[in-house]
This record gives sequence, C-alpha cells and structure tokens, in this order.
Amino acid sequence: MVDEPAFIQSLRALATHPAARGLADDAAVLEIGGETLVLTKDMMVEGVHWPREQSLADVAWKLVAVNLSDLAAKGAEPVGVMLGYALGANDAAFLEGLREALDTFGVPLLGGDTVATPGQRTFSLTAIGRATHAPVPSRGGAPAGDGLYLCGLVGGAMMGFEALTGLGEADEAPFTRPTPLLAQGRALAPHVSAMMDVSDGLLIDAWRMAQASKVTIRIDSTAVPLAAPEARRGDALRWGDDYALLFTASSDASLPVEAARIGTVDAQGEAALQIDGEWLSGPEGLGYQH
Ligand SMILES: Nc1ncnc2c1ncn2[C@@H]1O[C@H](COP(=O)(O)OP(=O)(O)OP(=O)(O)O)[C@@H](O)[C@H]1O
Ligand SMILES: Cc1ncc(C[n+]2csc(CCOP(=O)(O)O)c2C)c(N)n1
Ligand SMILES: [Mg+2]
Repeated sequence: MVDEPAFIQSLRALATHPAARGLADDAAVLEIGGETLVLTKDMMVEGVHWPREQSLADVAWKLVAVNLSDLAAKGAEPVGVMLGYALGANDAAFLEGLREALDTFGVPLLGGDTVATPGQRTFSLTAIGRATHAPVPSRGGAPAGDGLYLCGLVGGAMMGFEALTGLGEADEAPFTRPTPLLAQGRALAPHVSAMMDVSDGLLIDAWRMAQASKVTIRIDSTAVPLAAPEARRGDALRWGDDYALLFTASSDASLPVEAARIGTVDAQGEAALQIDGEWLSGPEGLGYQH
C-alpha cells in the first residue's frame, strides 16, 4: 500500500482541471454559470477518526463540521451536503447528530448513498459551498514579508481525545463537537494572502502552506495559542483535529477577527519551515498522515 501523499501525488496527473487547484488546496474551486462553487469531501473511519467510546451522534456532527471547516478556510458559505453512509449499530444516534449539525449550521442535506459493510464503519460527506469573495483564498498565495496568523486554538482536540479515552479530565467537546469557523473565514477572506484550515496538525499544515506558496514559513512556537497545558505545547502543535484557521496577511492589515500572530513568511530558504530558528526539511513528525 502506498501512503497518502504518494497516492495524492499520483492523482495529480489525472486532476488537471483548473478547479482541482493541483490537488494542493482544501477544496476545489469551480467557476460555473457566473457563480464560484467550492467543493470538498472528507471521510471518517472507525478506529482511525473516532474511538469506539465516541457516540455516533458526535461522529455525525464532526463529519459535517470538518467538511464545513474546509469551506470556512476558503471563505465560502455552505450550500448543501451529500452523505455517504454505512449502515450498522446506532443508526438513530447518527441521524440525531446529523440533524443537530445541519440545523446548527443551517445547511441542507441534498442526497447521498447508503451501503452495508462487513468491515469498519466508514462515513463520508461532500460539502458544496458558494464563494463569498474573489479570489478564493488558496494555500498557495503567501508572499514573503507577510505575517502568519492563527484564528482559533490548537491542542483542544488532543486533550478531548485523551479525556474521552480515559486519560485525563479535559473538555471532550473540542474533539467530539468541533465548530467550523465559518463566520471568521468569510470575514477574513478579503484580507488574507493564503488561508487553510488546520486538520492534520499546525506544523504539517504550515509546511503544506509553505510548499504550496514556494516560500519559507518561520514559526514562533511560543506565540501559538493553546487549548492544552503549556507542558503539552509540542504535542499540541502536531496532533491535529483542531479546525483552526491558519492564514497569512500583511503585517499592517487590520484584521476583522481575533487572531494570533505566530510567524512570518520569508523568501524560500533552506527548507519550507523553520520553528524557533530550527530548519525542518520534511513533513515527518510534524503532524498526522495516513
Ligand atoms: N482520493 C482522492 N481523490 C481526489 N483528490 C483527492 C483524494 N484525496 C485527496 N485529494 C485532494 O488532495 C488535496 C489535499 O487533500 P487533504 O485531504 O490533505 O486536504 P483537506 O481536506 O484540507 O485535509 P483533511 O483531509 O486533513 O481535512 C485536496 O485537493 C483533495 O481534494
Ligand atoms: C481514534 C482516533 N485516533 C486519532 C485521531 C487523530 N486523527 C485522526 S485523523 C486526523 C487528521 C484529520 O483526518 P483526515 O486527514 O483524514 O481528514 C487526526 C488528528 C482521531 N481523530 N481518532
Ligand atoms: Mg483542510
């Protein structure tokens, strides 16, 4: 079996349509009929994306939330979702969590597909959004000289996961019921040079932004706002599942939402990422990869 980056690299030869953005962004951006659609799809697999302890109501909520987070990162407003569902135990709980998420985020269910599987439960969602600002922010627009900012916190999902699985007492909600930063992403879109959501870990996602933008990103790790104890800072920067917004903007931009300045964009140097003065050449050890 090849790994995730190798498989996506092979797919790039097939995804030559401009809307695919070279498979180097959070979503596809499709101009059609005078509108700009933003399209994304995320899957969740039992044992990989949620532990057995987690209720399927929370899994359904999170499936919607993580997809809407990719729309948020492109400043898009949700238009609808399509569900891929594998039948099994606790279907009613899944339906209840799905209803709550659709109501909360005001997004209609438009369709989907249902199967039964002898293996692990697997769910997927396709989210369709409408761009609210042109150009639609990409991972690839960060110019040297801009600041690097984070809207939201990291480490909360890690702490919540540990509590859910019996290690500690933290609030489980950042892991079980994340909130996509839709209003913040929409407000930020006109002000940013690049934007993405943090799903696999702050450091690996910053590395991807630097790669896509052909720059070096320097991060001051002590400036990153945490939802975890200080002693867990290193883990919080790598664990992922936090769905904060990582973006670049000019240092003198007046930003419409609260965000922490956590670094600087430089011209391409020795490597894509520098953390507290130390060069990091590859993505290994920086976050979650399948
Ligand atoms: N099986 C696939 N077929 C086509 N494109 C894919 C496939 N898997 C990933 N991609 C594309 O690769 C790019 C990177 O995907 P990735 O899943 O890393 O982004 P993401 O959805 O923002 O992250 P996450 O899955 O951590 O939420 C995107 O353009 C995505 O559409
Ligand atoms: C049981 C369990 N163990 C570990 C994790 C952590 N985790 C799994 S996938 C992922 C990145 C986002 O996924 P993707 O890139 O597939 O969208 C993260 C942070 C979890 N959620 N559940
Ligand atoms: Mg994303």
